[in-house]
Amino acid sequence: MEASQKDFENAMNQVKLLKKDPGNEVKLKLYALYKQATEGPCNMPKPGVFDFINKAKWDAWNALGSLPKETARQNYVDLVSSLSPSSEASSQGEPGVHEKVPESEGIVVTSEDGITKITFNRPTKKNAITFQMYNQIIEALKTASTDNSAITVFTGNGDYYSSGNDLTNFTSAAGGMEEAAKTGAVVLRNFVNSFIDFPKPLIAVVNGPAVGISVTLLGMFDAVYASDKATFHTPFSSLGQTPEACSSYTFPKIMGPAKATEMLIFGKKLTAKEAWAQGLVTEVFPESTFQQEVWTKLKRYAKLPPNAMRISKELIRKSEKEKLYAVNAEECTTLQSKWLTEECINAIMSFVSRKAKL
Ligand SMILES: CCCCC/C=C/C(=O)SCCNC(=O)CCNC(=O)[C@H](O)C(C)(C)COP(=O)(O)OP(=O)(O)OC[C@H]1O[C@@H](n2cnc3c(N)ncnc32)[C@H](O)[C@@H]1OP(=O)(O)O
Repeated sequence: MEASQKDFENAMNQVKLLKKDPGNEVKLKLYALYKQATEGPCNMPKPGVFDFINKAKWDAWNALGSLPKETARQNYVDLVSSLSPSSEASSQGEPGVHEKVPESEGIVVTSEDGITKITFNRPTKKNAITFQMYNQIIEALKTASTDNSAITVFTGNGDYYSSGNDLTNFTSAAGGMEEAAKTGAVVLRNFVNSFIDFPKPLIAVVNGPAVGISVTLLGMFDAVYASDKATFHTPFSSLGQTPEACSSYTFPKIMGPAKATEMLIFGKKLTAKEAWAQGLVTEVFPESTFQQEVWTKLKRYAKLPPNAMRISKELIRKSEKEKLYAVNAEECTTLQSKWLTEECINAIMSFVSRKAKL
């Protein structure tokens, strides 16, 4: 039996109520079937090659050829019912310390026991960082620098710490690549400056794999605790990109230029133990006791006199500040031009179109 107009409308409403993002591939299929069901075969001019999102939509719709409207309507209804709430519920992840954190918020900030905790909270996207999240973090750090907490901690919800910059930040930006690269460079510069300026002890609780900027930023942290299932990967060259977050300066200083080269230029992925041996990680814990051991330790540290901690941090970091601002500015200018190169655009496109993974 064919789907009625009413079934089709119900399915459209159901899509809006989905709790879990069904992913880009499914969303493109839904878009194409919707357009075919309502307008028939693709009737739009083909978008330009840099208009990534509209080009992907056009390709998906055009691929349906002359599929009849009624069949497209039925296929749309079938696809939506396969995404029903019962199948969603079963894939919400394991219960655990993070289970109450709502997925819809990219960043969650809590304050308890003298600790401000900033959690990357997009577990279904491996905590990839969107433009919005960069700005939320800048605000969270501003607030944390003057709140009652003694220390500030970053961690990730789910199996990843963070997969780094959300690679769709550029493909989904309005106004074309040049505009997006300009915006990206400004966001990045402000974001990294807010770490350079942060006055209290800043700690990373690296609960799982870390990629890209979530790794390079660790050079700005005062202590880094990692689960033994964490890995540290900066695949900048294969993305046609260059290092950021002052890592072109902090990494050679932390681990020596030869080891920094292996990570930042050749993209060598480190285990937690290797990252510890190279001085990037303070201590590694077995996954089974990681959360308990780390939070017990941090609660103890957060009881130390906050002013003494703040002033000690200032003494340790003060002489570097001007250098770090300058390095940050240069890295951002370099990246702004790299983001417009063919090497980089091809790498991002092949991730977005699912042809390549790290
Ligand atoms: C404006 C400031 C810019 C600062 C400059 C920063 C640079 C960087 O951070 S460079 C590093 C960028 N990150 C990456 O290149 C990682 C890309 N991701 C991957 O290679 C893989 O997703 C993975 C190895 C991290 C995980 O692989 P797997 O376990 O197979 O999981 P999936 O690939 O299926 O991922 C699930 C889901 O999450 C989406 N996703 C993961 N990472 C990102 C990301 N960085 N950007 C955007 N989306 C990401 C992935 O697409 C999947 O989504 P759906 O297909 O919709 O389920």
